[in-house]
Amino acid sequence: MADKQYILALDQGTTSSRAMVIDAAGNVVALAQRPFEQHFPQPGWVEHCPMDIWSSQSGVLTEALAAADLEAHHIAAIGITNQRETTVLWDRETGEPVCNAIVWQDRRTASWCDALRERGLAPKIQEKTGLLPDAYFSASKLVWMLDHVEGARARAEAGKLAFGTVDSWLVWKLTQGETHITDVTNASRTMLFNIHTLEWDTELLELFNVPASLLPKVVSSSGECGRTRGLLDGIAIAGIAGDQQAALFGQMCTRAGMAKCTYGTGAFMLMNTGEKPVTSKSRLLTTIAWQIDGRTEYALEGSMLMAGAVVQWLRDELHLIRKSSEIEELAASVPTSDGVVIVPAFAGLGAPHWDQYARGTIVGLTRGTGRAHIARAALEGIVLQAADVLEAMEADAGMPLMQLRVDGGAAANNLLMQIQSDVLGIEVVRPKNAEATALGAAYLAGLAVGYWANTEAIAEQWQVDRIFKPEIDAEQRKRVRATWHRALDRAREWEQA
Ligand SMILES: Nc1ncnc2c1ncn2[C@@H]1O[C@H](COP(=O)(O)OP(=O)(O)O)[C@@H](O)[C@H]1O
Ligand SMILES: O=P(O)(O)OC[C@H](O)CO
Repeated sequence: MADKQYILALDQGTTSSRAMVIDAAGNVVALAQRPFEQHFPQPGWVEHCPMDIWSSQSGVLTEALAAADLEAHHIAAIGITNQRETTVLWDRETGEPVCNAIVWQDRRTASWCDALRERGLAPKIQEKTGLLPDAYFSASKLVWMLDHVEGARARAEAGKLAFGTVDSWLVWKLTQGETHITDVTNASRTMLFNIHTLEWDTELLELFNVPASLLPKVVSSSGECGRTRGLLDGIAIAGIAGDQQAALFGQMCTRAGMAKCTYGTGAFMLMNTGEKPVTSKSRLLTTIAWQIDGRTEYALEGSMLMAGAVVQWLRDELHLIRKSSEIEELAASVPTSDGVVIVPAFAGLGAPHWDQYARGTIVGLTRGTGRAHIARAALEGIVLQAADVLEAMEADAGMPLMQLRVDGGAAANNLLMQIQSDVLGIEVVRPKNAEATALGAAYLAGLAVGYWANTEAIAEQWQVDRIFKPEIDAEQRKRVRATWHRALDRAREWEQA
């Protein structure tokens, strides 16, 4: 493959960093992946070391290129996609992070967000940012750092610190501190960005007491925005998008009304709403899907804060399985969960419930409950969250969804996808290339440098692997969801503020 050119996609996820070399046909010709350490210093807290994020990401970049026997001149452009909202704060001079990154799942700032609601600010925040006040978003995490890390606020006010989501941090490191940017999709997850004017919102910055000097410049999702220095010198960084928006693009949900759900650490259902930001009346988020050639498109999003991470928990903490993929066989060994329901509210509940104080709950245990029932209930808990989100999405969109495209690590699980179709009552479609997130970032970068001519040329690359159709009737679906809602009531507001 010596003389051909490729796109390099960097996919910095919650649990691992991945790098993929992608060719013009959209094939992944090399992939390298490294997990990195998760820190849980207190109940409800989740942290990453920014240096681990960088070393794992730069490590897989080098590995993927070596695996494909490629050098810098073979790479037409780099596309970056990342876990969103996770907040990094670092020193502009030394490049040293001032503390660990606070991860999107972290709940330490729940009471700060309650205070915003108590002050009646939720409608203003939703109107400007498309978001609902919640510890999930970057703003409260950044404020926490400024208020709790010794000297941070003074250094920030003196212009010495830089804030960024993980995309900003990676670009900063890839350009050796030359470029401090974020793209519109990542900015739209901070709760500091006005999704209508496409600028940092000065009123919110003042309200939250965040110095504007901390903020990165906001760029579009597709367009050259920096060049690598040192490692892989001189390559154009030409595409950036938060991982869920990148997956929406990678799944080619490019027309209004098309939707996808990605099952990774969490699960995220996004529906393209075109150039119109739809304000949700059903407690979904309005978010920027992408900005290409000056044209901004929006999406409605239902964020489920725990999905594949439940499977990881059964593997690492309960030792019920040795590998995530083993859950499918174990769950399939019983026909039902025998009345056991798991509500995966380990990090509170996201859309459409938004309960920061809900906690993970297992109900319906009897003496006959075995490992397999727990495994099956875990899978059911993941997909039942999505049924609540779909209902909200259809209400906001004012039309039923006919089909849901799926991807992400856990979408490989056929049983999970079958139960998903059962509880949604619609077709669930898995594409041949399940790497939608990395593909989306590659497409955004490739479009910017003319590697692909246009979106139409890319759309042909999307191909169906398998379609899952509902196998239960409406009456059964109604019963399953009613039981789920009873369990949900028991998980709500468990933790006391
Ligand atoms: N066959 C499977 N069944 C269920 N869950 C799975 C399966 N394979 C992987 N997972 C889960 O999917 C997640 C990994 O997916 P990935 O898309 O790489 O996540 P992320 O980008 O959030 O790090 C893990 O939480 C893992 O437990
Ligand atoms: O790491 P993932 O793939 O679960 O994605 C995390 C999301 O971006 C959080 O909003």
